[in-house]
Amino acid sequence: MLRLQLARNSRRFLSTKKQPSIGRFTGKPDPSTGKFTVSFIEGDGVGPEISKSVKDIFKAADVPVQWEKCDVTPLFINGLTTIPDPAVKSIYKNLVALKGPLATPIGKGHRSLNLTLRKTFGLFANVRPAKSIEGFKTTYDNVDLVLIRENTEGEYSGIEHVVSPGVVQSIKLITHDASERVIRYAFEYARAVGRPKVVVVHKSTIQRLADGLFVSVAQDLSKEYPDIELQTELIDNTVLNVVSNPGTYSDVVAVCPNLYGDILSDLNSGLGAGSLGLTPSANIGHQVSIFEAVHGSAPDIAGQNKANPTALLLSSVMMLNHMGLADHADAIEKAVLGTIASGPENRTGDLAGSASTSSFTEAVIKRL
Ligand SMILES: NC(=O)C1=CN([C@@H]2O[C@H](COP(=O)(O)OP(=O)(O)OC[C@H]3O[C@@H](n4cnc5c(N)ncnc54)[C@H](O)[C@@H]3O)[C@@H](O)[C@H]2O)C=CC1
Ligand SMILES: O=C(O)CCC(=O)C(=O)O
Repeated sequence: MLRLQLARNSRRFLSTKKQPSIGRFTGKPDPSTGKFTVSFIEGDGVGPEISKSVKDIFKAADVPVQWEKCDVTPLFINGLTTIPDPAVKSIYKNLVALKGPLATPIGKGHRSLNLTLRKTFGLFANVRPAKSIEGFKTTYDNVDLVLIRENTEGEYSGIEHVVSPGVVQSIKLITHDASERVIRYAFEYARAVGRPKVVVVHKSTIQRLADGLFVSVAQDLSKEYPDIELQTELIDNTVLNVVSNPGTYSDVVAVCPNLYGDILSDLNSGLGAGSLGLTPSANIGHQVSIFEAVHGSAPDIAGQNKANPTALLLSSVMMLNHMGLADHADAIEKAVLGTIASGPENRTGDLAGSASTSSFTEAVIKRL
Protein backbone atom coordinates (compact mmCIF):
# COMPACT_ATOMS: atom_id res chain seq x y z
CA MET A 1 0.00 0.00 0.00
CA LEU A 2 2.78 2.38 1.03
CA ARG A 3 4.68 1.40 -2.11
CA LEU A 4 1.67 2.32 -4.23
CA GLN A 5 1.21 5.65 -2.49
CA LEU A 6 4.88 6.49 -2.98
CA ALA A 7 4.60 5.66 -6.67
CA ARG A 8 1.48 7.84 -7.02
CA ASN A 9 2.87 10.80 -5.10
CA SER A 10 6.13 10.76 -7.00
CA ARG A 11 6.65 13.47 -9.63
CA ARG A 12 8.71 11.06 -11.68
CA PHE A 13 7.49 9.87 -15.03
CA LEU A 14 9.32 6.59 -15.59
CA SER A 15 12.38 6.30 -13.45
CA THR A 16 12.23 3.27 -11.23
CA LYS A 17 14.96 1.00 -10.07
CA LYS A 18 12.43 -1.85 -9.91
CA GLN A 19 12.49 -4.05 -12.99
CA PRO A 20 10.40 -7.16 -13.75
CA SER A 21 12.20 -10.46 -13.22
CA ILE A 22 11.76 -11.41 -16.90
CA GLY A 23 13.73 -9.88 -19.79
CA ARG A 24 16.46 -8.45 -17.58
CA PHE A 25 19.57 -6.87 -19.10
CA THR A 26 22.63 -9.10 -18.77
CA GLY A 27 25.19 -6.92 -20.59
CA LYS A 28 28.38 -5.72 -18.94
CA PRO A 29 30.45 -2.56 -19.45
CA ASP A 30 33.75 -2.77 -21.28
CA PRO A 31 36.29 -3.32 -18.45
CA SER A 32 38.84 -1.01 -20.10
CA THR A 33 36.50 2.02 -20.48
CA GLY A 34 33.75 1.28 -17.94
CA LYS A 35 31.24 2.04 -20.70
CA PHE A 36 28.34 -0.01 -22.08
CA THR A 37 27.99 -0.21 -25.86
CA VAL A 38 24.45 0.39 -27.15
CA SER A 39 23.38 -0.24 -30.78
CA PHE A 40 21.73 2.88 -32.23
CA ILE A 41 19.34 2.83 -35.20
CA GLU A 42 18.79 6.51 -35.93
CA GLY A 43 15.82 5.93 -38.22
CA ASP A 44 14.05 7.87 -40.95
CA GLY A 45 12.35 11.28 -41.20
CA VAL A 46 12.84 13.11 -37.88
CA GLY A 47 14.94 10.15 -36.62
CA PRO A 48 18.41 11.70 -37.14
CA GLU A 49 17.33 15.01 -35.51
CA ILE A 50 15.90 13.44 -32.36
CA SER A 51 18.79 10.95 -32.21
CA LYS A 52 21.28 13.85 -32.17
CA SER A 53 19.39 15.31 -29.23
CA VAL A 54 19.74 12.04 -27.28
CA LYS A 55 23.45 11.78 -28.11
CA ASP A 56 24.14 15.41 -27.08
CA ILE A 57 22.25 15.00 -23.79
CA PHE A 58 23.95 11.67 -22.95
CA LYS A 59 27.34 13.29 -23.58
CA ALA A 60 26.52 16.30 -21.39
CA ALA A 61 25.17 14.00 -18.64
CA ASP A 62 28.33 11.89 -18.79
CA VAL A 63 26.35 8.67 -19.24
CA PRO A 64 28.72 5.67 -19.46
CA VAL A 65 27.41 4.61 -22.86
CA GLN A 66 29.10 4.49 -26.26
CA TRP A 67 26.99 4.20 -29.36
CA GLU A 68 27.37 1.66 -32.19
CA LYS A 69 25.53 2.97 -35.24
CA CYS A 70 23.43 0.31 -37.02
CA ASP A 71 22.35 0.41 -40.64
CA VAL A 72 19.04 -1.41 -41.14
CA THR A 73 18.56 -0.74 -44.87
CA PRO A 74 16.39 -3.79 -45.68
CA LEU A 75 17.56 -6.79 -47.69
CA PHE A 76 15.29 -9.24 -49.47
CA ILE A 77 16.33 -12.83 -48.84
CA ASN A 78 14.12 -15.60 -50.29
CA GLY A 79 11.41 -12.97 -50.77
CA LEU A 80 11.50 -11.98 -47.08
CA THR A 81 12.41 -8.56 -45.65
CA THR A 82 15.59 -9.05 -43.65
CA ILE A 83 17.78 -6.89 -41.39
CA PRO A 84 21.45 -6.72 -42.55
CA ASP A 85 23.72 -9.13 -40.70
CA PRO A 86 26.09 -6.52 -39.14
CA ALA A 87 23.09 -4.84 -37.47
CA VAL A 88 21.77 -8.19 -36.17
CA LYS A 89 25.27 -9.07 -34.84
CA SER A 90 25.67 -5.66 -33.17
CA ILE A 91 22.33 -5.96 -31.35
CA TYR A 92 22.96 -9.57 -30.23
CA LYS A 93 26.43 -8.52 -29.00
CA ASN A 94 25.26 -5.44 -27.07
CA LEU A 95 21.89 -6.95 -25.97
CA VAL A 96 20.30 -3.49 -26.06
CA ALA A 97 19.44 -0.92 -28.74
CA LEU A 98 17.88 2.51 -29.04
CA LYS A 99 15.88 3.06 -32.19
CA GLY A 100 14.49 6.06 -34.07
CA PRO A 101 11.32 5.66 -36.18
CA LEU A 102 11.47 3.61 -39.39
CA ALA A 103 9.09 4.45 -42.25
CA THR A 104 7.08 1.71 -43.98
CA PRO A 105 6.04 2.06 -47.64
CA ILE A 106 2.28 1.65 -48.05
CA GLY A 107 1.12 -1.40 -50.01
CA LYS A 108 4.46 -2.08 -51.77
CA GLY A 109 8.19 -2.57 -51.17
CA HIS A 110 9.66 -3.99 -47.99
CA ARG A 111 7.59 -5.12 -45.02
CA SER A 112 7.70 -3.01 -41.88
CA LEU A 113 11.24 -2.99 -40.46
CA ASN A 114 9.78 -2.17 -37.06
CA LEU A 115 7.88 -5.46 -37.08
CA THR A 116 10.85 -7.28 -38.63
CA LEU A 117 13.08 -6.12 -35.74
CA ARG A 118 10.50 -7.27 -33.16
CA LYS A 119 10.24 -10.68 -34.85
CA THR A 120 13.98 -11.09 -35.46
CA PHE A 121 14.85 -10.55 -31.79
CA GLY A 122 11.71 -12.10 -30.23
CA LEU A 123 10.70 -8.79 -28.59
CA PHE A 124 7.49 -10.18 -27.16
CA ALA A 125 6.29 -7.38 -24.87
CA ASN A 126 5.87 -3.74 -25.89
CA VAL A 127 5.59 -1.59 -22.76
CA ARG A 128 3.89 1.76 -23.43
CA PRO A 129 3.38 4.10 -20.47
CA ALA A 130 1.36 7.33 -20.92
CA LYS A 131 1.27 9.92 -18.19
CA SER A 132 0.18 13.53 -17.68
CA ILE A 133 3.13 15.90 -17.90
CA GLU A 134 3.46 18.67 -15.37
CA GLY A 135 3.21 22.15 -16.85
CA PHE A 136 1.43 21.08 -20.05
CA LYS A 137 -2.35 21.07 -19.69
CA THR A 138 -4.39 18.35 -21.40
CA THR A 139 -8.04 17.31 -20.93
CA TYR A 140 -7.14 15.31 -17.82
CA ASP A 141 -4.31 15.94 -15.39
CA ASN A 142 -4.43 12.55 -13.64
CA VAL A 143 -3.48 10.18 -16.45
CA ASP A 144 -1.03 7.44 -15.48
CA LEU A 145 -1.58 4.49 -17.82
CA VAL A 146 0.59 1.46 -18.47
CA LEU A 147 -0.24 -0.70 -21.45
CA ILE A 148 1.63 -3.85 -22.51
CA ARG A 149 1.05 -4.90 -26.06
CA GLU A 150 1.70 -8.39 -27.47
CA ASN A 151 4.38 -7.64 -30.03
CA THR A 152 5.03 -10.62 -32.31
CA GLU A 153 1.77 -12.03 -33.69
CA GLY A 154 -1.97 -11.30 -33.77
CA GLU A 155 -3.01 -9.10 -36.69
CA TYR A 156 0.68 -8.30 -37.34
CA SER A 157 1.61 -11.86 -38.33
CA GLY A 158 1.77 -10.81 -41.98
CA ILE A 159 -0.24 -13.83 -43.15
CA GLU A 160 -2.44 -12.38 -45.90
CA HIS A 161 -3.54 -13.66 -49.27
CA VAL A 162 -5.99 -13.10 -52.08
CA VAL A 163 -8.64 -15.82 -52.04
CA SER A 164 -10.15 -14.70 -55.35
CA PRO A 165 -10.38 -11.30 -57.09
CA GLY A 166 -12.07 -8.93 -54.63
CA VAL A 167 -11.72 -11.33 -51.69
CA VAL A 168 -8.72 -11.22 -49.35
CA GLN A 169 -7.95 -12.98 -46.13
CA SER A 170 -5.75 -11.64 -43.33
CA ILE A 171 -5.02 -14.02 -40.49
CA LYS A 172 -4.89 -13.05 -36.82
CA LEU A 173 -2.60 -15.63 -35.30
CA ILE A 174 -2.81 -16.16 -31.52
CA THR A 175 -0.71 -18.84 -29.86
CA HIS A 176 -0.69 -20.10 -26.29
CA ASP A 177 3.07 -19.55 -25.94
CA ALA A 178 3.20 -15.95 -27.18
CA SER A 179 0.13 -15.10 -25.08
CA GLU A 180 1.64 -16.69 -22.00
CA ARG A 181 4.98 -14.88 -22.23
CA VAL A 182 3.42 -11.42 -22.62
CA ILE A 183 0.75 -11.96 -19.96
CA ARG A 184 3.35 -13.35 -17.54
CA TYR A 185 5.45 -10.26 -18.24
CA ALA A 186 2.41 -8.08 -17.39
CA PHE A 187 1.95 -9.85 -14.04
CA GLU A 188 5.68 -9.53 -13.27
CA TYR A 189 5.67 -5.86 -14.32
CA ALA A 190 2.66 -5.15 -12.06
CA ARG A 191 4.47 -6.79 -9.14
CA ALA A 192 7.69 -4.89 -9.81
CA VAL A 193 6.10 -1.42 -10.00
CA GLY A 194 3.50 -2.04 -7.26
CA ARG A 195 0.30 -1.97 -9.33
CA PRO A 196 -2.27 -4.38 -7.81
CA LYS A 197 -4.30 -5.16 -10.96
CA VAL A 198 -3.77 -6.68 -14.42
CA VAL A 199 -6.56 -5.98 -16.91
CA VAL A 200 -6.71 -8.15 -20.03
CA VAL A 201 -8.28 -6.15 -22.87
CA HIS A 202 -9.98 -8.34 -25.50
CA LYS A 203 -13.02 -8.94 -27.74
CA SER A 204 -13.64 -12.61 -27.05
CA THR A 205 -17.38 -12.21 -27.55
CA ILE A 206 -16.57 -11.97 -31.28
CA GLN A 207 -13.04 -13.36 -31.66
CA ARG A 208 -14.11 -16.34 -29.63
CA LEU A 209 -11.17 -18.61 -30.37
CA ALA A 210 -8.35 -16.07 -30.75
CA ASP A 211 -9.14 -13.64 -27.92
CA GLY A 212 -10.76 -16.51 -26.03
CA LEU A 213 -7.36 -18.24 -25.92
CA PHE A 214 -5.64 -15.01 -24.78
CA VAL A 215 -8.16 -14.60 -21.92
CA SER A 216 -8.02 -18.24 -20.83
CA VAL A 217 -4.18 -18.16 -20.71
CA ALA A 218 -4.47 -15.11 -18.41
CA GLN A 219 -6.98 -16.88 -16.17
CA ASP A 220 -4.70 -19.91 -15.85
CA LEU A 221 -1.62 -17.77 -15.14
CA SER A 222 -3.36 -15.63 -12.53
CA LYS A 223 -3.30 -18.65 -10.16
CA GLU A 224 0.49 -18.11 -9.94
CA TYR A 225 -0.04 -14.45 -8.93
CA PRO A 226 -2.47 -14.46 -5.98
CA ASP A 227 -1.21 -10.99 -4.95
CA ILE A 228 -2.37 -9.43 -8.27
CA GLU A 229 -6.05 -9.12 -9.15
CA LEU A 230 -6.96 -10.17 -12.71
CA GLN A 231 -9.79 -8.42 -14.55
CA THR A 232 -10.90 -8.95 -18.14
CA GLU A 233 -12.53 -6.17 -20.13
CA LEU A 234 -13.99 -5.89 -23.63
CA ILE A 235 -11.97 -3.39 -25.67
CA ASP A 236 -14.99 -1.19 -26.48
CA ASN A 237 -15.66 -0.82 -22.74
CA THR A 238 -11.98 -0.03 -22.11
CA VAL A 239 -11.96 2.73 -24.73
CA LEU A 240 -15.09 4.33 -23.23
CA ASN A 241 -13.79 4.03 -19.65
CA VAL A 242 -10.33 5.38 -20.51
CA VAL A 243 -11.66 8.49 -22.27
CA SER A 244 -14.34 9.07 -19.58
CA ASN A 245 -12.27 8.50 -16.47
CA PRO A 246 -8.61 7.59 -17.05
CA GLY A 247 -7.87 7.92 -13.31
CA THR A 248 -9.52 4.54 -12.67
CA TYR A 249 -6.61 2.87 -14.54
CA SER A 250 -3.81 4.39 -12.44
CA ASP A 251 -3.32 1.18 -10.45
CA VAL A 252 -3.64 -1.10 -13.47
CA VAL A 253 -1.31 -2.79 -15.95
CA ALA A 254 -3.32 -3.40 -19.14
CA VAL A 255 -2.28 -6.18 -21.52
CA CYS A 256 -3.74 -7.00 -24.92
CA PRO A 257 -3.24 -8.56 -28.36
CA ASN A 258 -1.11 -6.65 -30.86
CA LEU A 259 -3.49 -4.42 -32.88
CA TYR A 260 -5.64 -3.40 -29.89
CA GLY A 261 -2.41 -2.37 -28.14
CA ASP A 262 -1.20 -0.31 -31.10
CA ILE A 263 -4.45 1.67 -31.25
CA LEU A 264 -5.14 1.92 -27.51
CA SER A 265 -1.61 3.18 -26.79
CA ASP A 266 -2.01 6.11 -29.24
CA LEU A 267 -5.32 6.94 -27.53
CA ASN A 268 -3.59 6.80 -24.12
CA SER A 269 -0.82 8.97 -25.48
CA GLY A 270 -3.19 11.69 -26.75
CA LEU A 271 -5.20 11.58 -23.56
CA GLY A 272 -2.30 11.58 -21.12
CA ALA A 273 0.61 13.43 -22.56
CA GLY A 274 -1.29 15.30 -25.29
CA SER A 275 1.24 14.57 -28.01
CA LEU A 276 2.81 11.55 -29.65
CA GLY A 277 6.07 13.45 -29.28
CA LEU A 278 6.09 12.56 -25.56
CA THR A 279 5.36 8.83 -25.45
CA PRO A 280 8.18 6.30 -25.01
CA SER A 281 8.22 2.52 -25.26
CA ALA A 282 10.28 -0.58 -24.54
CA ASN A 283 10.29 -3.70 -26.72
CA ILE A 284 11.32 -6.43 -24.29
CA GLY A 285 12.74 -9.82 -25.28
CA HIS A 286 14.25 -12.64 -23.25
CA GLN A 287 17.73 -11.85 -24.56
CA VAL A 288 17.65 -8.44 -26.26
CA SER A 289 15.52 -5.30 -25.73
CA ILE A 290 14.99 -2.34 -28.08
CA PHE A 291 13.73 1.05 -26.91
CA GLU A 292 11.88 3.42 -29.23
CA ALA A 293 9.41 6.32 -29.33
CA VAL A 294 5.81 5.28 -30.03
CA HIS A 295 5.57 7.83 -32.88
CA GLY A 296 6.59 7.35 -36.52
CA SER A 297 9.01 9.22 -38.80
CA ALA A 298 6.80 12.38 -38.93
CA PRO A 299 7.59 13.11 -42.60
CA ASP A 300 5.53 16.33 -42.46
CA ILE A 301 8.11 18.00 -40.15
CA ALA A 302 11.28 16.05 -41.02
CA GLY A 303 14.47 18.09 -41.55
CA GLN A 304 12.90 21.28 -40.11
CA ASN A 305 14.36 21.21 -36.57
CA LYS A 306 10.78 21.08 -35.24
CA ALA A 307 10.44 17.55 -33.85
CA ASN A 308 10.01 16.99 -30.14
CA PRO A 309 12.80 14.62 -29.03
CA THR A 310 11.11 13.87 -25.67
CA ALA A 311 9.60 10.51 -26.66
CA LEU A 312 13.00 9.17 -27.74
CA LEU A 313 14.64 10.75 -24.68
CA LEU A 314 12.12 9.11 -22.33
CA SER A 315 12.66 5.83 -24.23
CA SER A 316 16.37 6.24 -23.49
CA VAL A 317 15.45 6.82 -19.82
CA MET A 318 13.54 3.50 -19.86
CA MET A 319 16.63 1.93 -21.43
CA LEU A 320 18.98 3.30 -18.75
CA ASN A 321 16.69 1.96 -16.00
CA HIS A 322 16.67 -1.42 -17.77
CA MET A 323 20.49 -1.33 -17.84
CA GLY A 324 20.73 -0.53 -14.13
CA LEU A 325 21.88 3.07 -14.73
CA ALA A 326 19.02 4.52 -12.68
CA ASP A 327 20.86 7.63 -11.44
CA HIS A 328 21.62 8.75 -14.98
CA ALA A 329 18.02 7.92 -15.95
CA ASP A 330 16.71 10.07 -13.10
CA ALA A 331 18.95 13.00 -14.00
CA ILE A 332 17.87 13.02 -17.67
CA GLU A 333 14.19 12.51 -16.87
CA LYS A 334 14.21 15.35 -14.36
CA ALA A 335 15.95 17.72 -16.78
CA VAL A 336 13.56 16.87 -19.66
CA LEU A 337 10.38 17.25 -17.59
CA GLY A 338 11.71 20.38 -15.88
CA THR A 339 12.40 21.94 -19.29
CA ILE A 340 8.89 21.17 -20.55
CA ALA A 341 7.35 22.60 -17.36
CA SER A 342 9.48 25.76 -17.56
CA GLY A 343 7.33 27.48 -20.19
CA PRO A 344 6.25 27.59 -23.85
CA GLU A 345 9.55 29.15 -24.95
CA ASN A 346 11.18 25.84 -24.01
CA ARG A 347 8.55 23.59 -25.59
CA THR A 348 8.36 22.39 -29.18
CA GLY A 349 5.42 23.22 -31.50
CA ASP A 350 3.47 20.01 -30.79
CA LEU A 351 3.17 21.31 -27.19
CA ALA A 352 2.10 24.80 -28.32
CA GLY A 353 5.62 26.11 -27.76
CA SER A 354 8.19 28.00 -29.83
CA ALA A 355 11.34 25.92 -29.23
CA SER A 356 13.18 24.04 -31.96
CA THR A 357 14.58 20.54 -31.50
CA SER A 358 18.02 22.01 -30.91
CA SER A 359 17.00 24.85 -28.56
CA PHE A 360 14.95 22.37 -26.48
CA THR A 361 18.01 20.12 -26.32
CA GLU A 362 20.21 23.02 -25.15
CA ALA A 363 17.65 23.92 -22.46
CA VAL A 364 17.66 20.31 -21.20
CA ILE A 365 21.47 20.29 -21.09
CA LYS A 366 21.46 23.50 -18.99
CA ARG A 367 19.19 21.77 -16.43
CA LEU A 368 21.28 18.62 -16.02
N1 LIG B 1 7.80 2.41 -34.50
C1 LIG B 1 7.98 3.11 -35.61
O1 LIG B 1 9.11 3.31 -36.07
C2 LIG B 1 6.78 3.64 -36.31
C3 LIG B 1 6.90 4.00 -37.63
N2 LIG B 1 5.82 4.50 -38.30
C4 LIG B 1 6.04 4.93 -39.69
O2 LIG B 1 6.23 6.35 -39.69
C5 LIG B 1 5.74 6.91 -40.91
C6 LIG B 1 4.85 8.10 -40.65
O3 LIG B 1 3.70 7.64 -39.94
P1 LIG B 1 2.49 8.57 -39.51
O4 LIG B 1 1.27 7.74 -39.56
O5 LIG B 1 2.54 9.85 -40.26
O6 LIG B 1 2.70 8.82 -37.94
P2 LIG B 1 3.74 9.76 -37.20
O7 LIG B 1 3.76 9.31 -35.78
O8 LIG B 1 5.04 9.82 -37.90
O9 LIG B 1 3.07 11.24 -37.25
C7 LIG B 1 1.76 11.51 -36.79
C8 LIG B 1 1.67 12.99 -36.40
O10 LIG B 1 2.41 13.21 -35.19
C9 LIG B 1 3.42 14.19 -35.38
N3 LIG B 1 4.61 13.76 -34.66
C10 LIG B 1 5.11 12.51 -34.60
N4 LIG B 1 6.25 12.50 -33.89
C11 LIG B 1 6.47 13.77 -33.49
C12 LIG B 1 7.50 14.40 -32.74
N5 LIG B 1 8.54 13.72 -32.24
N6 LIG B 1 7.42 15.74 -32.54
C13 LIG B 1 6.39 16.45 -33.02
N7 LIG B 1 5.38 15.91 -33.74
C14 LIG B 1 5.44 14.58 -33.98
C15 LIG B 1 3.68 14.22 -36.89
O11 LIG B 1 4.22 15.47 -37.28
C16 LIG B 1 2.30 13.92 -37.46
O12 LIG B 1 1.54 15.11 -37.51
C17 LIG B 1 5.06 5.78 -41.66
O13 LIG B 1 5.92 5.32 -42.67
C18 LIG B 1 4.84 4.70 -40.61
O14 LIG B 1 4.85 3.43 -41.17
C19 LIG B 1 4.63 4.75 -37.65
C20 LIG B 1 4.48 4.41 -36.33
C21 LIG B 1 5.53 3.79 -35.57
O1 LIG C 1 5.99 -0.29 -38.77
C1 LIG C 1 5.15 0.56 -39.00
O2 LIG C 1 5.09 1.15 -40.07
C2 LIG C 1 4.14 0.95 -37.98
C3 LIG C 1 4.39 0.23 -36.70
C4 LIG C 1 3.53 0.68 -35.64
O3 LIG C 1 2.62 1.48 -35.73
C5 LIG C 1 3.84 0.06 -34.42
O4 LIG C 1 3.49 -1.10 -34.36
O5 LIG C 1 4.46 0.68 -33.55
